[in-house]
Amino acid sequence: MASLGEDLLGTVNKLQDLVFNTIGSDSGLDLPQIVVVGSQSSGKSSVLENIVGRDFLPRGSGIVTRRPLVLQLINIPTNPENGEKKDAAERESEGQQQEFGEFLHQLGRRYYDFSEIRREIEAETARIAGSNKGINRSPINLKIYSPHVLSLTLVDLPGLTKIPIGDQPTDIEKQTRNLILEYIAKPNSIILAVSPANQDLVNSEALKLARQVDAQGKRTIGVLTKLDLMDHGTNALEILSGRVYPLKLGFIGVVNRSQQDIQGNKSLGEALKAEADFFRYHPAYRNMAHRCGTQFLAKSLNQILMQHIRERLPDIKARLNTLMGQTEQELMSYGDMHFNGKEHRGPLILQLMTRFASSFIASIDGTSSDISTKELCGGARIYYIFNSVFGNSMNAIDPTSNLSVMDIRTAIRNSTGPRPSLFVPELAFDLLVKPQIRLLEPPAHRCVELVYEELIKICHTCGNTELSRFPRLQAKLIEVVSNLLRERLGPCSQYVESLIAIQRAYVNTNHPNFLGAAGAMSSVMSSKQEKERREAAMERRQRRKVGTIAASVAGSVVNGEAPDFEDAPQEVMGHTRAHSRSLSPTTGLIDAPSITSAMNGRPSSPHVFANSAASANKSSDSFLQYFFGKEGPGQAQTNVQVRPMTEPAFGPNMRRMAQQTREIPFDARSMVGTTIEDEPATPQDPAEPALTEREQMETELIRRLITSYFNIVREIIADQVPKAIMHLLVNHSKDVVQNRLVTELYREEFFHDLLYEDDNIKAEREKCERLMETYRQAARIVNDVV
Ligand SMILES: Nc1nc2c(ncn2[C@@H]2O[C@H](COP(=O)(O)OP(=O)(O)OP(=O)(O)O)[C@@H](O)[C@H]2O)c(=O)[nH]1
Repeated sequence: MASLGEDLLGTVNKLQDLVFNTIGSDSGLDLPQIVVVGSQSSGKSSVLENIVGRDFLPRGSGIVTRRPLVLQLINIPTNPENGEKKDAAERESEGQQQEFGEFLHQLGRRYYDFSEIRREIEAETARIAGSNKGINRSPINLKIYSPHVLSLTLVDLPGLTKIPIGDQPTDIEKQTRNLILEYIAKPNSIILAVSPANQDLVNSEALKLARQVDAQGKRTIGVLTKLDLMDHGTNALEILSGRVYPLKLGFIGVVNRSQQDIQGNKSLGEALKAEADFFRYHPAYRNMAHRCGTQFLAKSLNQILMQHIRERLPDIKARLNTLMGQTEQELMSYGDMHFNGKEHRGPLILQLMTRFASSFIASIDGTSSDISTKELCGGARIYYIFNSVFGNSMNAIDPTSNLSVMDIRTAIRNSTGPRPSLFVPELAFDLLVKPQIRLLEPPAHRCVELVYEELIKICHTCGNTELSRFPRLQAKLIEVVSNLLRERLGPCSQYVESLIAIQRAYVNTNHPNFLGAAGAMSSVMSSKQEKERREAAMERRQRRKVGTIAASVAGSVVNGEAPDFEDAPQEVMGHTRAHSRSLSPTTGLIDAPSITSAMNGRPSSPHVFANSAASANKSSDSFLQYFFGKEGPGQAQTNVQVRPMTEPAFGPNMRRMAQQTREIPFDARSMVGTTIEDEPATPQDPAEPALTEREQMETELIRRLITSYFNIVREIIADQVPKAIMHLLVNHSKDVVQNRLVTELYREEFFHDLLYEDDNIKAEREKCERLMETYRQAARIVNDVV
């Protein structure tokens, strides 16, 4: 029965087989092994051959070992117990030798002739590492089955060389050193540091390297070769007894065959016997002969390895568990493999579709699990488009910047026709404001486009690793959702366009927030008054300076100041002075409260014009004079005064009347909450004749009316467009996406094509599956022993 130790080593060998056979050396699972290191020609290959008891390693001058050789020695008892061993027994009975070697790269081919093994190692080395003297890190795996070996796993590495020879690369030493360090740095490696006894131990490259990775010498075992070549009168007793160099696992001395022995075909059996005799009869070593020589080395290595495996097994188990967890997670990202059969194609497609649709919806709703923290995405980006991009571009529109004073004057003149006008022409306002509303179209369209683009972007990011396995399905899903979005783009754009068209269709000057003619007039007057007040104050200051202010003159100037007018209706106040002076198109800023307070003194009736005209008898002359020009108040005044107080401000009758009188109804309420921006001075075209005072007044009035009305429409459109987009494009797409995907793609005849698996991902997934299976097996193997 195999000992516990044999079981352990068998376990590691099985693991090693498993790992190398299925994954290769980059398995992530570092298994216990003995790594042989030493400088070139220190005797590494000789030690290995001695341990195996057979000649099988390449020999020659210079660097011979150029690829790592992972050598698994497997002890097989002579008593046949299983098929393999029975074969061996059969072969023996047929006169063949029982021992054989097998390479991983030629699985199934057994080498009974060990010189053929040597040739194969040479050929395989040349195949990968080339025929020059370069080295390669990819290992050669060789198993040797023999009843004469103790189970061991050894790795032979290229020897350290200081000076490149022949066509060796100049950095050969560095390359070799790195390769050796890569193997011996693994905590599961036992370092077999080979040093020739005929050189000073302080120069041993093997020990220097070992110390780099195992400073305390816990897993380094020293081997002293060439004890027979030491100078006469010297010996290595001090080293072998551990007094020169501290290594926990100690030093073991060996004597291999010399070059001469090899050339003389001295058999290994003879060599081992000669070695045993050397120690038994050597005056210095005979007392410790039982702790010297190849056989003792092999036994020690076996025990050390066993012990090492026992210590490392819990770590290996833990590592296996970690690797299994990681691989399982990776496998899961490829989807549920239970859905792989033909009968599962439908459910699989349905599942992938549903996930895609849910991910699309979640991205919009902001409930997606992998929300980016780097940039705005999905629903948040849509909000950003509405709020910032669209909102700002709407606010940035100047309602009248494209209308020059002359444009407005021409519109006024055209809308007046052949008759002289009495009131501020409403038709001119109507004519001018409608095209201005069109200014809202480009930002609204852009908003639709931006949201559409964002939705397209979202649908491109809805996939996951599982879906990327099926590139055709993914492309189709994106295509169907893109089509759906494109279909909605037209109706949504049209709707948004019609929202603006609706606003142009009917200009509701009766809107509660509309400034109205009275408001506009009041604001123009207030601006003018403010300006005059400033001018008067300045004039007064100047007069004070020169000190020539006459009392009567001073009094009249003071009377022109604002406090005197506080109780009078605003428009009247303005006109009492405005009629005799020229009105500058430049106006001061009028804030809402000041307008409100100005209007507070006025009746709340919508027909303020008539009311104020009637109540402010004293000042109406000048006011009407201004409005009616040279013709005087005659007909128009009569019209205004007969207008019934109870009639709706902008009803059909009123409209007719307004048309007749070319007058815009005044509405005090429209003042409340309306901000009137300061209008910039309109540069006068030198080619055009200068505007009359009345024209200036009228154009300014129209400009203010347009701005006021435009602001109302702008507010409505800014509110409506995002709602329309959400309803017609975003929410609709969310609602129908799942249905649309199913209707378009869930068809038996598409399944095969849709589930075409990407070759690269398939290879990755299969590799992952193999890895997982290997780890599972490895875990079973490890669990069997521990
Ligand atoms: N006399 C004597 N010669 C030895 C001993 N060990 C190795 N040699 C000789 O030293 C030479 C080099 O031995 P190898 O075993 O090839 O050394 P190596 O370290 O494997 O060499 P590389 O793989 O080329 O780095 C050979 O000619 C061996 O015969 C020993 O203990 N005694």
